[in-house]
Amino acid sequence: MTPTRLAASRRLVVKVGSALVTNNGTGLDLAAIGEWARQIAVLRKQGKEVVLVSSGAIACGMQRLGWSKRPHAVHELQAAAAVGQMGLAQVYESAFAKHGLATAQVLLTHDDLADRKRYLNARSTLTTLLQLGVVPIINENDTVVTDEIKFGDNDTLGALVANLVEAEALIILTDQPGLYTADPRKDPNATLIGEAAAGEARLEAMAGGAGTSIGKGGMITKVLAAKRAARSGAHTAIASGREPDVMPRLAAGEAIGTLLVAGTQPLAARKQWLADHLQLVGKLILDAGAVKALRDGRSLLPVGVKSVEGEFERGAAVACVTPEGQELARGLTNYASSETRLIAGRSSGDIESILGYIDEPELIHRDNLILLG
Ligand SMILES: Nc1ncnc2c1ncn2[C@@H]1O[C@H](COP(=O)(O)OP(=O)(O)O)[C@@H](O)[C@H]1O
Ligand SMILES: N[C@@H](CCC(=O)OP(=O)(O)O)C(=O)O
Repeated sequence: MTPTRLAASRRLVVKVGSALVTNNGTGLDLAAIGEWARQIAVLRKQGKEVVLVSSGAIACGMQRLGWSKRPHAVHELQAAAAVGQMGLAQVYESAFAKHGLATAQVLLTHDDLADRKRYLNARSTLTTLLQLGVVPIINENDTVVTDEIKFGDNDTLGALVANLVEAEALIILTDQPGLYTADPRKDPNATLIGEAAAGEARLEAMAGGAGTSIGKGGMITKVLAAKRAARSGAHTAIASGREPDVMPRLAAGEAIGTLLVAGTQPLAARKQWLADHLQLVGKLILDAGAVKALRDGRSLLPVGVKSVEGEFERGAAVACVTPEGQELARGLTNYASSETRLIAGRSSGDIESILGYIDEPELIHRDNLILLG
């Protein structure tokens, strides 16, 4: 075991599954939720940033509607989720308020994260919430998803959120102590995996589906989520949500449950992803000051842009070119080409008066920039 791995994490995504949140289907488990809020407050006091991904809306809605059996019809599940999400939000809000923490409800779909512009919007909202000291509480937006765009489970959503906010750790809390060599509900000889590399093929063979009718994903989606989180450099821990002080202990580097280790660092992984996925749709011609700023590892501000070529939307990939015409960097722009033309050469303090609004003070944030050569 490598105790320092999760201990180095400054930003964590914690996912709690339906089986846990709803106390095996008997309504929301207020005591457990209160306990996680307390643990997250401890992490915040240590200067760590936490995003919570919580399931449980459907199960909570079923209880509020007096349904004892989970419906099969998608529209009924969606209705139950809409009712139950109110309950979840209420309970989390009051649990965190006891520790002086504000919460924010964020409902996402797969589509939101596949679309570059909405991806950037979700990313800036979440990072702003974290900077404000708020705890974002995320669930799938069950009201609008259809089969094709459904995450199918919140483990995948947790991994996508870890990618989105470049978390160093994804903590998946469930009703089992971790990943076993086989489903422990079915195989009494199954043993706990302490640590493995995320993405190892043998893990997928060990993991089965959900053990109860309450959860949806089971262990297989957790193993796949770890593989996905590892792509942006996040390690994944799978552990029991009932283990005392599980979050602060994991975040201090203690070996609890299963640790699935990522091979790369978050920022390096994100830049690799950017390098592999960028299709350039425009060009920004920089002045000498901006060239120097980028070479020093800083963000690109509108003031350093002399001219703009091409038509593009917010979130598009553009080339950053020196006054001599040499491609210096590539990155994702925060403003569309029409807006960039208006703010080029101007100070970031003028963006709001020119455009009528401000997204970010940077035209391209350094995290979204890759220097070439
Ligand atoms: N290899 C395995 N190790 C541990 N649990 C497993 C494994 N394979 C399948 N499971 C089942 O996965 C369940 C957890 O998934 P799920 O019910 O979807 O929970 P959650 O709501 O927390 O996502 C466990 O209760 C267990 O029965
Ligand atoms: N988004 C839905 C379902 C998500 C779900 O079941 O996920 P999980 O129990 O974590 O496998 C809800 O809140 O009920």
